Amino acid sequence: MKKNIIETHGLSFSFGNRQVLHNLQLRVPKGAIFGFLGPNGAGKSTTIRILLGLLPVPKGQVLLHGLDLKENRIHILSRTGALIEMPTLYRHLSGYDNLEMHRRMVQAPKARIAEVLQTVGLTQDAKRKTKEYSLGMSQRLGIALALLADPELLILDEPTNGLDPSGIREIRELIIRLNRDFGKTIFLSSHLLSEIEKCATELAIIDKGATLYQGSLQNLYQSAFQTNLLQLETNNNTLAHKLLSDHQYHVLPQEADSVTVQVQHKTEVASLNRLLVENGLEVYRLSSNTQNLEELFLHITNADAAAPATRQSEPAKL
Ligand SMILES: Nc1ncnc2c1ncn2[C@@H]1O[C@H](COP(=O)(O)OP(=O)(O)OP(=O)(O)O)[C@@H](O)[C@H]1O
Repeated sequence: MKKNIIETHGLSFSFGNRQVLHNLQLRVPKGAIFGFLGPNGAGKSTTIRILLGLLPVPKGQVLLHGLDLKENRIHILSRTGALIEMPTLYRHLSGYDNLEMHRRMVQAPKARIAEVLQTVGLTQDAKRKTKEYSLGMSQRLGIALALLADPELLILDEPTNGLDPSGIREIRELIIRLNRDFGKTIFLSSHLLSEIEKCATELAIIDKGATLYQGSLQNLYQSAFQTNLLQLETNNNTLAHKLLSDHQYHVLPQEADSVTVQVQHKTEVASLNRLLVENGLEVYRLSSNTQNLEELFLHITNADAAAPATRQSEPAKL
């Protein structure tokens, strides 16, 4: 079984008498790119601040690297890199000098600066003052700073906030590379659902401080597939409709230029295609309306707005 690099057990948190986290149970497997998704005000930043020891753990338990945060804060933080929204940079200094100042603090070897510059693609711009950097370059330098101590875990809070599409792509590719080539576990919070969808393997969806879904992206899609409608077009749609109905497929009333079938699982797509072909029909199109993560996310957060509950790798009721 995969080890979890982050675990929270019954984590609750209040600002004054306003409770913003309710019994949060996070399980972040080592080696994952873990998407931490939620609408504005869901509690993502609060959770991240707790994980980084910036807010106390008043109720529940937080384990990072298998250790209790309350008792091992310094050790845990030395193995954890973070970028919370905008990096704090000395704007009058170069990228290199910003790294050098931070390197001294974390006592990383000098050679590490060239390595992290290379990793984030800033070698050519290292001597430029950071006030000349674009937002995307600043974010990449922020990630380089977080990487100096070579942490196993990187916690990134909305790293693509405010970036243009090419900046977003650069950060996404960097995240994927850090995970694939350097084995970093990445905990990535975002409200940009399309971003999480493109790089995360596991995710948690939270709203109002409670977990609504947690598990693999694949499981989430699979559950979406359960309500999926498949549209198909053949050289004889009337015959296709009859054949599928006769074979107990759940076919919707016939339309003029296509046939719509409700499928429970992707294996049904293969078998109904075979049935049509074996009966001499030519299949021109088979298209599914699998919801993307954005639709799923809205569905889950809206559906559960009244009564949030934790689901672990279970099909969401869509
Ligand atoms: N310092 C604070 N004092 C009081 N309430 C706070 C404080 N910081 C956050 N909150 C409240 O806690 C809740 C969770 O906020 P949080 O910033 O963790 O959400 P988020 O998911 O990160 O949202 P966003 O995507 O908008 O950054 C919100 O209702 C917010 O208003």
